[in-house]
Amino acid sequence: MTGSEIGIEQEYVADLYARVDAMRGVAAARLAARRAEGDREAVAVWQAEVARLDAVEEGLCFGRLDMHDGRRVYIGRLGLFRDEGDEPLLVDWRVPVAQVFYTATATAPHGVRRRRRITLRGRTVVAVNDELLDLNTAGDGGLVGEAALLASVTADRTGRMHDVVATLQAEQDQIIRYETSGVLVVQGGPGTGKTAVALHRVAYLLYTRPHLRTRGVLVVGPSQIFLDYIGQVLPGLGENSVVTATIADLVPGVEARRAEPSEAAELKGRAVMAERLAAAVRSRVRIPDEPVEVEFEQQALRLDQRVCGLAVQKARRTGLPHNQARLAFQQEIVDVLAGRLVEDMEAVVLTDTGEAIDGGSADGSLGESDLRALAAAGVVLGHDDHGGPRVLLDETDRAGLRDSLLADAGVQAVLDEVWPPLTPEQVVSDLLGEPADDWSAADIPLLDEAASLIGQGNDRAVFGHVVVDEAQELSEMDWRMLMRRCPTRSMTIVGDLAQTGNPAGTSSWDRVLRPHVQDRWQLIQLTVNYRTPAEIMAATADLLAAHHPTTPPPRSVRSTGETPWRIRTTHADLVVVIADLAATHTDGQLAIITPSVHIRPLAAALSLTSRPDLTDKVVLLTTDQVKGLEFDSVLIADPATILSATPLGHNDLYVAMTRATRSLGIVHPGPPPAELSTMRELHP
Ligand SMILES: Nc1ncnc2c1ncn2[C@@H]1O[C@H](COP(=O)(O)OP(=O)(O)OP(=O)(O)O)[C@@H](O)[C@H]1O
Repeated sequence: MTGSEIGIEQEYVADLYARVDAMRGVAAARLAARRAEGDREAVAVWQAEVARLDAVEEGLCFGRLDMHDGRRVYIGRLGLFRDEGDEPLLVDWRVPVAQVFYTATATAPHGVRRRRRITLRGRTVVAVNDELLDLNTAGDGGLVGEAALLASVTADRTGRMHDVVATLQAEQDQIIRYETSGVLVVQGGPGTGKTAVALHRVAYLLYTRPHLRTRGVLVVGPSQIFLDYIGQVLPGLGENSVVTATIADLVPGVEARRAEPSEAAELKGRAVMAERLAAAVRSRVRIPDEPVEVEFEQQALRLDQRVCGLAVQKARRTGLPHNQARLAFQQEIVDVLAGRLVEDMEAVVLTDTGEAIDGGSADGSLGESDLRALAAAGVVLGHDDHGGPRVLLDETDRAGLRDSLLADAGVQAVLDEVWPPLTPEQVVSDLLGEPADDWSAADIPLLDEAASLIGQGNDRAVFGHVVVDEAQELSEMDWRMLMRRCPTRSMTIVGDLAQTGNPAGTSSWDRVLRPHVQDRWQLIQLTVNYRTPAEIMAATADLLAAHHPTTPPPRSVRSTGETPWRIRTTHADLVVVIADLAATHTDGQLAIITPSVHIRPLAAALSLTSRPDLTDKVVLLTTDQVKGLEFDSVLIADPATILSATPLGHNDLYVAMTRATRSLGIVHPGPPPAELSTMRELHP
């Protein structure tokens, strides 16, 4: 590319930055003014605008389309216009016009003559690369802008994912812009860009469906480490309003600290637990076997089973959750009790000072002297059936009576015996026979289910769109909880059924989704692996064939010429061998992936803390923690234990083996697992 082309683009790009700077100046001034006025709503708006403008600084403009009709369209991170006009200087990548930047090919050019990629370092144009679509042949493997793509996927990893808006591929772009109001499932092998696609789709949806900004978007990921890893992608795309959470974070105030044995986790994850919880809550309502005496203001009231049963039935018919229906039940009973008291009272009249006025007959009729006393006491009089005077308690009096009954500790105790108030913790702990203060991740959806049965947590946030990453890990109970957070069932779900590690996770999208959305879900597959070189994928072939014989491996976009290797050692030497390999490692960032039994000794040998920092040169992680992450190089310690640790250990090993962008080594104490035996063995 000629220097003059770079010069031309430099001039154009400088103009774009000048415009953004001017917009920043305006936004900062408005923000300061609104702050001074104390207008909090407007402050939030302008803060978001300042953040949006800051986010576009890096790589503001990354492409140009020269169309056959002579138009020239610059593509970038936001739309910019010339002063006083609507002629676009820069087109936001999310608008329809920009789509052809990602999808045009020589065989389907969509009016594009030339696609230019502009590479910036800071505000300086360092390269421009052109593709002439009318001269190109289609034999490019389907990749768009291959050079820029390869530069991006081979660059050193930093422990933080970055956006790939400049190099999105056509199959990814199709998913990002996919129009559906239901559930979109993206299934794809390791490194196919599922996370990247999901996050860019969020940015796209927020741009094209502005109502989602107020209704909220939730991104669910498998671990806090993963959420940290992806944490910069959406802000980099100018989106700061998205909520990210792990499944366990969805129940506020409860921390999942306890590790759960896989068999128990599997059982707790089954949908049948919802029925068991519902039955447990239902069974807490107990109609007494015989009439119960209730004492109120020194009067003995009788609560018989029939009255109780009718009140329970009526309360259940409200369809309200347990604790709310309990109030309906109480109201019913108190109405009956109050009715009886009224009957009694009409026979014995009280003054407002609480003294009984004598002389009232059993049918409530009164003598002359009583009437005078009552009038003095301010009691309202009506007439009985024969026209005689009679004491009537008006509605206020009756309501007061019902309130007094409800507030009475003795009455409450009797009512609570029948229909007790419940907490989710109590229900789950009673059902499981486990303590109510030490929860595991598998308990969280049970607590949430119990809360919804009881009627607690109705104030929990719900979202207009929910994205689930590593969605294969969610149990049936997790799905129930998530669906409660997304009443519209507008979702983007990405995952890989060959990577399921959670024994309660899924091996079928249909099985987990159908109960919630019937057939309102669509599946799109991703097939190209942008992360893992062909050599590493070849090393996983036996493992994949043994456990997922019908799953085709994704096709790697590149090969490195570097063959993965394995080293045999002993159990006693494992830590030392790994530590030596880590000490001599020079090829970028290294992740050591190990079963949790080796974490402590390895952390000690490598002088690492137990909480991994993904930006370290060497990172030590368990198979659980490594989901969704990637590194330049990966060293796996003790694959046999990974395979045997859980029923889905083979999937965990597959995940571990597919994390590297460059090199993979495996250290196995004793003979290698059969699935790895054909890997090249090193004899150091
Ligand atoms: N179009 C693209 N341009 C540049 N890099 C890309 C592109 N698509 C994906 N990548 C990169 O490939 C890597 C793998 O992507 P990502 O993590 O989204 O894959 P994944 O399918 O979620 O993987 P896994 O299931 O193994 O966790 C990331 O570094 C991502 O940035």
